[in-house]
Amino acid sequence: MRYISSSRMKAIDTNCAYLGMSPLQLMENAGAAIAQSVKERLGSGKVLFVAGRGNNGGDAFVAARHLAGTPGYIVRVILLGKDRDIGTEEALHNFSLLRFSRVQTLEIRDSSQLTASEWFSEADLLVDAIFGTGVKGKIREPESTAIDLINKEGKAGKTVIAVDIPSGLDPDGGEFEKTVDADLTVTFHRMKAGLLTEQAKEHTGTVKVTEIGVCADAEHYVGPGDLQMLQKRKPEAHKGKAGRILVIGGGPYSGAPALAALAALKAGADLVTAAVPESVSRIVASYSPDLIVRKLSSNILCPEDLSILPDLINSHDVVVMGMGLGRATETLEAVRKVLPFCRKVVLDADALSALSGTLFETLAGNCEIIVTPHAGEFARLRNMETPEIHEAREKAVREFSEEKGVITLLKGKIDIISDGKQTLLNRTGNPGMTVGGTGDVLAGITGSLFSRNPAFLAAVCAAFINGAAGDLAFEKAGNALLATDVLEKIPEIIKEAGIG
Ligand SMILES: NC(=O)C1=CN([C@@H]2O[C@H](COP(=O)(O)OP(=O)(O)OC[C@H]3O[C@@H](n4cnc5c(N)ncnc54)[C@H](O)[C@@H]3O)[C@@H](O)[C@H]2O)[C@@H](O)CC1
Ligand SMILES: [K+]
Repeated sequence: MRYISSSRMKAIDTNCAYLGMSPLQLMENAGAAIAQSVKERLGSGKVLFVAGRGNNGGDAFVAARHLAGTPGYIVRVILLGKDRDIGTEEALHNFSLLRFSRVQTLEIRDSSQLTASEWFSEADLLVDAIFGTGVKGKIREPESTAIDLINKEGKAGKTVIAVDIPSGLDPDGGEFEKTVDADLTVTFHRMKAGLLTEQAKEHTGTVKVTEIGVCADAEHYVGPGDLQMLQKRKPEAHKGKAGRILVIGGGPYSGAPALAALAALKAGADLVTAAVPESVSRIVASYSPDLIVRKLSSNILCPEDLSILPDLINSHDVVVMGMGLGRATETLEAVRKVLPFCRKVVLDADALSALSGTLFETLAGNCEIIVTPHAGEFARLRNMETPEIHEAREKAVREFSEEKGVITLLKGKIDIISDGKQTLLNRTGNPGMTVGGTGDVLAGITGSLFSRNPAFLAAVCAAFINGAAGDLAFEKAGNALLATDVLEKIPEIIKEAGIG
């Protein structure tokens, strides 16, 4: 069964807003679904909604309004707090509409008002909307008493419907200190992982998964919601905590490793070292005082460099390798010899040419790999043409990733990112970005995010950030866009997403 984590569900909600769907629309659909479920369980009578101060409560306010418009129901809402305590704009908006909706409301000061209320015992059916996916920590008052009072009525034989999840249940792990015992749980969009656990099953009752009109692309394309899943930078963090990246590149070219290294810095890494062949080390160092440059032995990467690379790799969190290396036989041999020392690596450009035979299999389990090919490089990796048709391309990326145990970020008009199980698409970016160097920038951003986040999340977010930075740069430069323009815009995107 497909299920979803609460953080991913939140990301999808944010992505919906990014696509132009207001959170109010989702809440309206969620509330309407709850009202419908109430009607299916109770033909007429008194319905009590017990609502918390978050969006779970907001769903209840909508449901109450819908139900009150149907003859035969007396609809009551207890808000666990005062209206000024309501935490979200959408929930507050829907609460304020209850004044005009023939719904009786009670705002409470503390739990003594709850125990004194007759509304619990008078209800024929109770709706639990105390909290949903936003529950955190030990359950406080008056929420704790509210859960007890709902359960008391449930034990007396009344129907209890939980909105999204029984209040108190952890949406991901299914653990709880105290939770509502529901007869029916109406959960939104997808099954929440926590509802499937054995201990949860005793409290959820029947679980109904209801569509609430989420735009399909909010789930299948990367968006700002996914960026919010990235680890935030802690203000108290000391140097090195936000990632140490080793870029191995250059030789025939000098710009490519510099772009990747600078992109890693712009995307938030603390320390970036560029290990480049001696012939280009001074040029790379001259690009920016922000770069630490380590000189390799020759004019190209070669097996002799193995005398210094393993130590350098050990003192960094992630290796980003390939940009501007060239494809000399010694270089490709060196790449193959370096890989077993890596624990986390982003492989781009020429490094991809080294990945022949059973190399992936020998690395499996020891090293997390993200590969970032374009269509031509992907064709060489697989020894097969890269399909033109999107669906076939997506399938190829998914199957390759699964078979090789890597994360693939196939660059294109629509980027395809897969770990073999999950696949996401990205459409930020523009035709101006076909200019040289934007791939190097992407590899650097990927490495930077990978140092502090799971590989798949790092890859999808890097694709989004790179494209979005390119779109910002395009506004000014149009088709004359340069990779360095993209670089300059990365911090704006990171800042806007609130992750910098
Ligand atoms: N756009 C969206 O995000 C949508 C969210 N929806 C609903 O919104 C819910 C998530 O909403 P929220 O993120 O606002 O969170 P919740 O409404 O689940 O919970 C947050 C509220 O509970 C309180 N709270 C949390 N832990 C507590 C504790 N231990 N003791 C006492 N009080 C505690 C918080 O102070 C806050 O008032 C979902 O479960 C779903 O029902 C739906 O409206 C569909 C769309
Ligand atoms: K609930």
